[in-house]
Amino acid sequence: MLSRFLSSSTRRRLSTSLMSSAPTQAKLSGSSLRLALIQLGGTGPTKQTNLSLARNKIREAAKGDGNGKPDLIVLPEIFNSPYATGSFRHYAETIPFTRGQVTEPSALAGSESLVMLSQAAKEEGVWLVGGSIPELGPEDKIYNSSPTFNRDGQLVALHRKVHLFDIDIPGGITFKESDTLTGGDRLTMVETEFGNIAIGICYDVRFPEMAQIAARAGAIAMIYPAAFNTTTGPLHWDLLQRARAVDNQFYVIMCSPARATSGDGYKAWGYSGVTDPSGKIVAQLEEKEGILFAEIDVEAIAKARAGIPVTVQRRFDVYSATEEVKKGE
Ligand SMILES: O=C(O)CCC(=O)C(=O)O
Repeated sequence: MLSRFLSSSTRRRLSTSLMSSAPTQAKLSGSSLRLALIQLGGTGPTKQTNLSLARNKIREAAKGDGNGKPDLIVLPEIFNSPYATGSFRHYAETIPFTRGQVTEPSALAGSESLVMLSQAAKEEGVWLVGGSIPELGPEDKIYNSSPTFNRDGQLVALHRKVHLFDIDIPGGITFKESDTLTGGDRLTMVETEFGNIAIGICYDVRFPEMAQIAARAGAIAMIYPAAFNTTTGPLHWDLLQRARAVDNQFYVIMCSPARATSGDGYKAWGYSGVTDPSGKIVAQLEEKEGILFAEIDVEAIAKARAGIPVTVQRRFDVYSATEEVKKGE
C-alpha cells in the first residue's frame, strides 16, 4: 500500500503513541529528496486559467535548477479557485478516492483539476502534492482537500483539511471556512522511496498534536500547502514552522501563493519555505511569484535527534499524572 488515510484503529494507536515512550523508528536512511515549491501568482478569471497557470509552472519547476531536477513538487492551498468561502462550492470537484487504495489516472476523468495534476505528475515523472482544491464530498459536503500523486500519476493520498480556518481578529482579518467547508477526520501519510511524508493544510500547522503524531509514526517531513495572510503571516508563519520542526526534529515545508498586488481579494503572505530538523529555515521565497528549490537531507533528522535527544528523553510517566495536577497533589 503506497499511502493511506489512517484507519480508526491506526489513529487510536497513534494517539496512544503520543503518550508512549517508544517512538516508531522513522525510515531515516536513503538519499536526499529534492523539492520544488511553486509560489503561484494570483488566480485568474476561470478555473481553466488557473489550471493552465499551474501546469506551466509545474513544467518549469520540473526542469529543476542548476543542482538537478526535483523529486517532489508542491503547489499552494486552493490553487484552482479564489480563496473565498463564496467560491468554494462553485469550484468544487468530486474526487474518487478510497482510503487504502490508489486511484488510477483513468478514473479521474470527472475532475478536471485532478486530470491536470495526474498528467503533470506522470509527464514530468515527479511526486506531486497538488496544493489543495475545494472537493465536493459525500452528502453534499465541501472539503478543502490536498491530493498527492506518485510519479505514475496515480492519486495516492487525499488529505481533507482537518482544522478549519475560523478566526476573527478585529482590525486584522475575519475568515470563517466553516461557513461552507466541513473539516476532515483523518491524518494523512504518504509512503515514498525517501520515507514517509505527512500532509496537512495551512491552519493544520497550528495544531502541534498532528505533527507530533506524524513524527512519532515515522514521518521525515510535514508538507503544508498553505495561504497565510498579512495579519497572521508576519506574526506566526515562520514561528509555527520552526516550532513544528524543532519539536519533532523533522522537516517542515509550507507552500503559499504569492502576495496579490491588486484587487480586494485575499492577500496571501507568500514566503514559501523549508525548515530543517534543527529548526532553521534553510530556504525561503519572499512575496512574489517564484519557484523555491531545496533539498531534504534525510540524514539530518538522525543527526538532530542524536545531538539533542528529546525523542528518547520524554517523561510520559510525568505527563500522564494529570489527575494529580488537577487535585494539586
Ligand atoms: O493560521 C493562520 O493564521 C492562517 C490560516 C489560513 O490562512 C488557512 O488555514 O487557510
